[in-house]
Amino acid sequence: MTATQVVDLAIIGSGSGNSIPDERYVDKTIAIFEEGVYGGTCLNVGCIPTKMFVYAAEVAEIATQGARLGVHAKVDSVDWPGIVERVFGRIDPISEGGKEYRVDRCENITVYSSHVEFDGRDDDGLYRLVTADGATVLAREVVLAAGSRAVIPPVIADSGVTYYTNNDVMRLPELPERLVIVGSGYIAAEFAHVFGALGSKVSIIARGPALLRKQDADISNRFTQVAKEKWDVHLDTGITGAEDLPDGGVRLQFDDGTQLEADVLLVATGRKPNGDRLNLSSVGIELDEEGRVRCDTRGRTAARGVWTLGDVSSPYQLKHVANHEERVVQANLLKGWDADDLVEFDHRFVPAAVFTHPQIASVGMTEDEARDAGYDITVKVQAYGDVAYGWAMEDTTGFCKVIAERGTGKILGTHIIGPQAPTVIQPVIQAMSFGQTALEVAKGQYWIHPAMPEVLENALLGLEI
Ligand SMILES: Cc1cc2nc3c(=O)[nH]c(=O)nc-3n(C[C@H](O)[C@H](O)[C@H](O)COP(=O)(O)OP(=O)(O)OC[C@H]3O[C@@H](n4cnc5c(N)ncnc54)[C@H](O)[C@@H]3O)c2cc1C
Ligand SMILES: NC(=O)c1ccc[n+]([C@@H]2O[C@H](COP(=O)([O-])OP(=O)(O)OC[C@H]3O[C@@H](n4cnc5c(N)ncnc54)[C@H](O)[C@@H]3O)[C@@H](O)[C@H]2O)c1
Repeated sequence: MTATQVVDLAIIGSGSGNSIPDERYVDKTIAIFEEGVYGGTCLNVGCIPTKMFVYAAEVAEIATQGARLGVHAKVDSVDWPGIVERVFGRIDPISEGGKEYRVDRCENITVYSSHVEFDGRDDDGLYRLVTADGATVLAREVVLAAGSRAVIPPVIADSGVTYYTNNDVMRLPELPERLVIVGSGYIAAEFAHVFGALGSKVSIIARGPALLRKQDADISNRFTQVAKEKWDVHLDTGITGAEDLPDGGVRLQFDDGTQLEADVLLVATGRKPNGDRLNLSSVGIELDEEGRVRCDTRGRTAARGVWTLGDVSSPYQLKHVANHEERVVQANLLKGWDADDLVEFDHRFVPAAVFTHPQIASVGMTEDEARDAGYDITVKVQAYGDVAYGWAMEDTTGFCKVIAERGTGKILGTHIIGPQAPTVIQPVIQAMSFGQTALEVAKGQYWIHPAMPEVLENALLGLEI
């Protein structure tokens, strides 16, 4: 397509951005730009496929733990290609269907399957967007929903070694015997669980003294302890070199002089917002120190008519946050740039979960953050093993930690490691969002006995407010 199209709205990125045009937008002409697979990270290479693998891993993990309950079971074999086929046999058609719907059934929408960048504004003030395959689109308003991409440390990128990221590791043709993961955050923890439980020997290379270091220190320490019992964990380890081996596989060299060989190398060292690939300076938009597009609480950038949402600008690289920001921008676009009732992003109590084993969930401040913020705090750590469902599971590692303000009972943070943590934590997210105190939540409702959330109930009751 070479002719210049003029549109009311251009959306860069088909992840959360694709949800903007609903029935209220049928009268607007819209261009959606997507350089990769339609539907973005969460659907294709993020939350959804990873959790489908995690569930299979969970089944395998639980089978191997049955003995302590008197159920002797083992995993006979893992059909990795079958799992890959099941996951992507489900996901790929959703992506294709989503694109087909926009291309074939939305008359007001044109999809450009190409990289796009800004090229300033024309004489009428319209934003000029130029695609890598030569199309030009002039847009009255633009939404940046361009997401983020994996960061590859130079020592690996420059070495020429063969490596994988979340983009391709889930499509490996076979389960690697030995997997080495560089990084010790969310993605490392989730894939260590997936590959470890399904049968790979997993090594994790962490540059710091613990895994998941952004978590509350007690959670990070407990997870590191559990991880060391089942995976080959290298802490405080820097990588000084990396190379492919002649007969397949890779070798990493470390700063203590040791080295490690593996069949597959997975890099999981953080994600960088894609705002640096949009030529934003041509329209006067700046990135902050972290590389995110700067915006106000309504999703407006410095360029009038250019809005932003999700990983490209958000302080949270999480799908539920990207979805929330999408709904805010979607509403604000309809109200108009200068409307005095624009909706604001709500980043007050953003929860997150790590779907590893044991599962981890958190909301609010860590204990250290609460202390640093000057709160007079009370903290209760309640072990899963001390409530009825935890007894049933013979759980020995899980706990729920609640941090509240002494005197008021205001809940400042909650951090859980253990079975179903992302589900168990939900009442606290609700309580914090609606301003309920620890005792109101604990005592103002029934807690089903003997269900898992009793671990949270007991943690709340145990606070010395
Ligand atoms: C392995 C993994 C697991 C995850 N698991 C979870 C989870 O369990 N829970 C959770 O909450 N979050 C999870 N996340 C994070 C979540 O996926 C992201 O926060 C979310 O998908 C971001 O959505 P977005 O719409 O901002 O960007 P994206 O979905 O990334 O969409 C951006 C799109 O823009 C396109 N694009 C970028 N630049 C251009 C350009 N110049 N021209 C054209 N197209 C462009 C990209 O190709 C991409 O498709 C996970 C992430 C990863 C990597
Ligand atoms: N369940 C979920 O919600 C989920 C799952 C996966 C990813 N995500 C999102 O995606 C983001 C990216 O995930 P991630 O695990 O890549 O990032 P992360 O920020 O969670 O962890 C990055 C890790 O890489 C390490 N690291 C950074 N630079 C390094 C270097 N040069 N050498 C060695 N180690 C280095 C860090 O110390 C850290 O351990 C997450 O922050 C999260 O927001 C969410």
